[in-house]
Amino acid sequence: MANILIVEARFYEHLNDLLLEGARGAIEAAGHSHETLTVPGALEVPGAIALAADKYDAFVAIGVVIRGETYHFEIVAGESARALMALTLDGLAIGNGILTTENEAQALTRARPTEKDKGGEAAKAAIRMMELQQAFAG
Ligand SMILES: Nc1c(NC[C@H](O)[C@H](O)[C@H](O)CO)[nH]c(=O)[nH]c1=O
Ligand SMILES: CC(=O)[C@@H](O)COP(=O)(O)O
Repeated sequence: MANILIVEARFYEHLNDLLLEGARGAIEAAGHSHETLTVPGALEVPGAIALAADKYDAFVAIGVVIRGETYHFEIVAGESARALMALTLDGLAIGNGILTTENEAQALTRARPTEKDKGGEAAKAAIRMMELQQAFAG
């Protein structure tokens, strides 16, 4: 059994709760344990994963970025994804469940476990990457 860290950016509480429900459900269905670490926004998620890198078997990044009026959306959406990918290429097993949407309706559809279940999808991706990491180790 693996211990998986979910790092959630608690920027939109109700949307995060749905993503977390999906992620936790998928991890539990696969027979693994999980803990959750909360950070303020998506930009803090990669740094938190980097700090915890040696303590967990895999990581699920959870959050929601909704486009506003300024270029900030591009920074938060792009830089969080870029940093998560950098950590992935460093060899960490990470599933990216940070939604980047035009509006709340798009985010709701993707967050709900009964619809697109992007939290569950990210958790399954993290578990698959962890399995690959183990398969290629040593
Ligand atoms: N606008 C969104 C943010 N912005 C906050 C940043 O992620 C960060 O916490 C701040 O710049 C301090 O470093 N975060 C989200 O998760 N979602 C957003 O829509
Ligand atoms: C991530 C964003 O774009 C948003 O939350 C910030 O909104 P704004 O660009 O209107 O400041």
